[in-house]
Amino acid sequence: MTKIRVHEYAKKVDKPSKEIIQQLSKMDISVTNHMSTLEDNAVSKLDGVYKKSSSASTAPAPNRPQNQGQNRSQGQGSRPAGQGQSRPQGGQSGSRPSGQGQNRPAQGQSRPAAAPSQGQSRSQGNGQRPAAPAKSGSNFTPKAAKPTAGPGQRNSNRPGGGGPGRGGQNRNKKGKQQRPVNPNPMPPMPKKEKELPAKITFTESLTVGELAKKLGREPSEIIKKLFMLGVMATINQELDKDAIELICAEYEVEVEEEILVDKTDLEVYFEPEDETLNEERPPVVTIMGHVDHGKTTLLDSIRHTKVTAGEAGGITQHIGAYQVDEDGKKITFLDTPGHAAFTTMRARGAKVTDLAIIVVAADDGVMPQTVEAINHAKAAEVPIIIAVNKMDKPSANPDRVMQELTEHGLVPEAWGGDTIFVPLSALKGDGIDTLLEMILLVSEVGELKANPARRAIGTVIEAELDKGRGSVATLLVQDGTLNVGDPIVVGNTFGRVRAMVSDTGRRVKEAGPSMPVEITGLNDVPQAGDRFVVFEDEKSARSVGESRATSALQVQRSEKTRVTLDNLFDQLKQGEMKELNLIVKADVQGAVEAMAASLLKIDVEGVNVNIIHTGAGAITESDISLAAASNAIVIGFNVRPDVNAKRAAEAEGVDIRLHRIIYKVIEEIEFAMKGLLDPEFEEKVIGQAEVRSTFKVSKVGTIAGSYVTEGKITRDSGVRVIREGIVVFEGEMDTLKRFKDDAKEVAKGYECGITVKNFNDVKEGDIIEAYVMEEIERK
Ligand SMILES: Nc1nc2c(ncn2[C@@H]2O[C@H](COP(=O)(O)OP(=O)(O)OP(=O)(O)O)[C@@H](O)[C@H]2O)c(=O)[nH]1
Repeated sequence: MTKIRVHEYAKKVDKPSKEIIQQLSKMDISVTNHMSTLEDNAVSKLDGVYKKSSSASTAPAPNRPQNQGQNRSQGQGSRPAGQGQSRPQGGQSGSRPSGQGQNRPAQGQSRPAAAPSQGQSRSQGNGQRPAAPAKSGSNFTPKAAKPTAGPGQRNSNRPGGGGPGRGGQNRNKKGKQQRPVNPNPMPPMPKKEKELPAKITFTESLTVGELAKKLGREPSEIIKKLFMLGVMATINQELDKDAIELICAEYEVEVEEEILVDKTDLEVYFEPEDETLNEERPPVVTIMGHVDHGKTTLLDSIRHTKVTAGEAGGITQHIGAYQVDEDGKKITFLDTPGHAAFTTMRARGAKVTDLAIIVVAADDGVMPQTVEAINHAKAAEVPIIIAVNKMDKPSANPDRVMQELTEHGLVPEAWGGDTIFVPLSALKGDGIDTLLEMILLVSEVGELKANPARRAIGTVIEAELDKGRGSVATLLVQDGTLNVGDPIVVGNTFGRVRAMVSDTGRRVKEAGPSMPVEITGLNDVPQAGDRFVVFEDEKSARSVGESRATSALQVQRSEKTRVTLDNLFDQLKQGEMKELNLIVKADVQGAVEAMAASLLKIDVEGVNVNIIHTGAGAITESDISLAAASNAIVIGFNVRPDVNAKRAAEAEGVDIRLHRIIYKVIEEIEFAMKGLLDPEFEEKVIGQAEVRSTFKVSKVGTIAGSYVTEGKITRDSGVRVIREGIVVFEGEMDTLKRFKDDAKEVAKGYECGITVKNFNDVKEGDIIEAYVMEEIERK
């Protein structure tokens, strides 16, 4: 019944999670990371790939011994023609790391020049050369040319041989199988000039010269061998893995590719290790919900009823997260205001929350931020529990809450769905126990595990610079155990854990999985959502930390790979995207719905429009962080981003498209999807002024006495009047004055009088936004 996760599956088939994820994406099955659970059909599709190859890898083994060495050469030329057709398709992978087997160029004696593209066929040996080209769209793309000739030619100059007719085919197999199975497989080569190495290693590629040196052979000899394989190469030509393997197989030298692991990539350390050592760990819970629905009260209530009262120090500290005990089991609550942390962390690729509790006040029902919270939780793929709060109020109407949430796909168990609803009163403390029980129940299903014995890894919950203590960071240990004195890299900074303080304000020496602790000892302040990894010694921590800091500086503000309408088509073309995520904001709910419906109707082959969030009102920072986390484009219809949202969008590289005409929105998105976006002009907002007072002057109209708050306002700019985030008018500037004089432009920090053509309804508090149309170059 429990679903298998990507990394569990990877473990099962003894492959890296990364490979499984890549395989899934080839199959159009999207998963977020190695922790994602796999649906049954995904598992069976994967089984189709991996089970087959693993069974095939064992099959040919028995043939090997008698084919080794003595049977080589010769035979290829005389291989019975019939053998070619029946090569079993699964056999290619053998025990090699996946992907390699398929890339092998075919070596059949009658192989046409196009052989390399026929992938798969190398491996397997046994001469069962496929009659038809392999289907798998081979990846064999050597940097140099490809071997084209068959083994017949290749081996004609080899000594020994004389094996049975099919012997020649076995060569291939040998080349492949020797490596993993037998570390020292070489029979003596009769015509040896120099002792060949037992094994050579390489990273990525080698030139002919380098390979010759490694093998202790003259480059000319290698070039000759390549020539016999149909590859014309020069001494400096780079050989790819397959070509290197072929040559090494010729010499019967084992070859191994050393995969360089980027030590500075902290994600590498988050790959699951030996899972047999894993133990159950507490769930990490985030509470979200609409303003005033009782998040803080609920968090406080849980903390007060549950944090062991006898604990010395009591609740003295607030560190952004705390743990409670329920039934002898711990639960970790992230105590971050709103869901900001939730999204910023996710935007930075960190998944810390195992479960989201969405608080809905029973007397108020589902509100915009409730929906937002639901969408955030859904996008992060975490289970949701609904806490129906304020049940003590006479006006409480839990049925209404259930009804409204059903519309958002959260159907209570009582109504046949699978969402847990817990009625409670955060104020009175009623129902808190049930809520905690439910949390444990849901997390049991999630099988949350970690290995306390490994070096700690985790995520920064919050961090700040403290005057007395320096950099102070609250960390959530996600796996392993963090100890005082551990050398640690946190985001782009590093240090040694000097002191650790628990959520109850006590000094602790160690922190196990799911435990939040505040640490000091870092040499800089990391950011919320940064990953941390403990290293074996301070030297490695320092070198990784320093090189991360350096590369972060370089990357800073350089190219962003977020989707924008401008690069959408390119990304689609490159197959990086199959879904276009959109967030739709409009001035009124009706417009939101109309727009969402029209956007969903856009039909461009191969791309799905996926609306992850909609809402009425101005574009907020939270919209931007959701967009950043989900690589979405934000569409604003008759609304504007507020100042924070604008800043966030700039920082995160989120594309916001603002429109006033529905069909323009649709057209723009559709054109972008088709790569037809007409680019010549783009609107550029040059400044904003706030209307501080208004004067009515006959014949002139309403003059808006304004103060330029951002950029500048120019006489020839287009203007937009914005009232509470909503565009109430768009048109042209009529006059722009500084005192009594006409002004060409008025800069930030100055007052001015503005009249807008054909619009006299300017009110105090309105924002006048000035923009110009600028020609832009499309990439
Ligand atoms: N009657 C009643 N009032 C509650 C309950 N829970 C919270 N409140 C009240 O609702 C108000 C808002 O509660 P908060 O906990 O501050 O709500 P919040 O969701 O954290 O609000 P923000 O921090 O502004 O987002 C407070 O006045 C609480 O006393 C409850 O169970 N019953």
